[in-house]
Amino acid sequence: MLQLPRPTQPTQPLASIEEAYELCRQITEKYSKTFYLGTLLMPPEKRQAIWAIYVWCRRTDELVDGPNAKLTTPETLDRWEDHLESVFAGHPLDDADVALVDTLKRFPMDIAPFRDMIAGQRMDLYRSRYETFEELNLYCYRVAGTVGLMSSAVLGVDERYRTAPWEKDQPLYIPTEEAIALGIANQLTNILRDVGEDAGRGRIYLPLEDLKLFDYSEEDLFNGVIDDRWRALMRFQISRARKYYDEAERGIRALSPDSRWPVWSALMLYQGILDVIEMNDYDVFTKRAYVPTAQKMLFLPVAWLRAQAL
Ligand SMILES: CC(C)=CCC/C(C)=C/CC/C(C)=C/CC/C(C)=C/[C@@H]1[C@@H](COP(=O)(O)OP(=O)(O)O)[C@]1(C)CC/C=C(\C)CC/C=C(\C)CCC=C(C)C
Ligand SMILES: Nc1ncnc2c1ncn2[C@@H]1O[C@H](COP(=O)(O)OP(=O)(O)OP(=O)(O)O)[C@@H](O)[C@H]1O
Ligand SMILES: [Mn+2]
Repeated sequence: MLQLPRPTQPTQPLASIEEAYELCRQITEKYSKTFYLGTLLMPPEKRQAIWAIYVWCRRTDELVDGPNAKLTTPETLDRWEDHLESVFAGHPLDDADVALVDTLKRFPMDIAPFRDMIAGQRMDLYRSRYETFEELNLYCYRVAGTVGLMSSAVLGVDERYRTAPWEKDQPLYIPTEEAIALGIANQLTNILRDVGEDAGRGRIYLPLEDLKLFDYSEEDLFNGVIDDRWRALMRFQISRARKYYDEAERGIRALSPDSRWPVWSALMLYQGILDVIEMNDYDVFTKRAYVPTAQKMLFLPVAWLRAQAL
């Protein structure tokens, strides 16, 4: 399913809308236990829409990160952008598109975050280092902050939540920055979890200015050196990621009531990866930090309580 795009007319009859959503469900379940669990806590229409968005994001990511990534060129991404235009014009080119076309009808969305994500994947084609956090932040917005923007259209806002709650004629509060912040927090977490894996591909996402600040060299990183310099550097990165989670948390109360539990859950589960990295004494070279399934389940009632109370 995660093949290169075909920006032509479909040659075979496409799946029905139900079949297309079932395909998206299966792909989401297979690729992400965390987000899939979050979607199971949503009402059916929102859940299906998030699966459709997930699959588009996953396909985009696979072009530069998947098994066939070596075949991907800037032209491949140009064609994927044409494919996107076709979907936004209401013309699905393959089975997964059928679900996204339906989702866009139910939850109208701006194409900009989709284009921005492709721009983020383009960065992966020509960059393997980030000098400053500002540069990394732009990358994180493009590949992950955009997911927050896409999802927001589906999650919806609380009709009663206004910029000044005591003023009835105040505009509704739309937590755009907080949605982007959750995407960035997730991406920073992902980067910390995958330091070793990325180093194996010659990639460093940690800002080089931070490496210098802690007197830790690229060579140290490629050798997987874990010492006090590394621990201090990782503590710094983790605390930065947590600030983005804090910002995101403040936006959840403005979401539709039926979206708060799934988002709190996804947030807590993904943030949990940072705690595991700490428990692993910052060894992200030989261990993969993940939240065990039993612990994931324990997070759910806590997330539910937060969704009611906050
Ligand atoms: C429950 C819910 C609403 C989930 C949204 C699910 C969704 C549509 C996810 C798309 C994820 C995806 C495939 C993105 C492509 C780029 C990429 C890979 C980004 C990284 C995701 C990590 O996935 P994983 O650990 O499986 O990575 P590996 O490839 O296995 O290494 C990211 C870290 C980014 C994910 C970003 C989000 C899910 C955005 C979250 C923000 C919101 C849901 C907005 C909430 C609103 C407020 C107001 C807080
Ligand atoms: N709950 C788990 N139990 C055992 N191994 C796990 C678990 N979660 C992740 N892993 C390990 O990590 C690999 C997948 O990593 P990843 O973190 O992408 O998991 P995931 O289930 O997709 O969750 P996420 O939604 O956080 O990405 C698995 O192949 C496995 O080795
Ligand atoms: Mn995953």
